[in-house]
Amino acid sequence: MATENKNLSQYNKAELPSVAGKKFAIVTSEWNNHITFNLRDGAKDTLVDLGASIEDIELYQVPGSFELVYGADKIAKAKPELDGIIVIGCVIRGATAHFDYVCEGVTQGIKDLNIKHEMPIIFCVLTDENEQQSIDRSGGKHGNKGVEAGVAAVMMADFKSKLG
Ligand SMILES: Nc1c(NC[C@H](O)[C@H](O)[C@H](O)CO)[nH]c(=O)[nH]c1=O
Ligand SMILES: CC(=O)[C@@H](O)COP(=O)(O)O
Repeated sequence: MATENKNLSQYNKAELPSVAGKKFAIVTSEWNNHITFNLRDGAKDTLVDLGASIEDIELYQVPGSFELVYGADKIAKAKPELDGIIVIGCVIRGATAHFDYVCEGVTQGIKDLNIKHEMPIIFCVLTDENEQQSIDRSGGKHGNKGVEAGVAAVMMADFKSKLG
């Protein structure tokens, strides 16, 4: 279902597992940080709302979305006890093909890390045609994809705990 047809910030707390005692990291790109910091806060607040302690949520920053792959890989290696990592970025199309290569690189890179590591790595990277689309999806009229990422992290941490 397209985002325009669904608000991304609505979840039913009673239908989701608690993540009390579970540990997460959020790594956020500083490019477009007027967008990415809203996404980060949405994800963090959702994890806390669903039972995580703020002390169990580690925050990291990298320059751009392309560096999310390196950052998440380093965190996963250094912190194998984590129950999940959320990567947050906002890529907005410019005048050249660079958008396509950044989006492809970070998408494939994060996919590869999910195969490489034991913990789920949640993809919260906006790939938008213009800034308004990003604004609409980071606390605007279409909700906050950071909240969606927080819910996904909770569900995947529960999935992981059931399989060991
Ligand atoms: N144009 C955007 C970028 N570009 C920077 C790259 O992500 C990367 O930091 C650079 O190529 C150096 O390796 N990054 C974003 O996150 N969003 C953009 O719109
Ligand atoms: C996604 C990008 O790297 C892009 O914003 C850069 O802009 P441009 O393609 O005009 O150089």
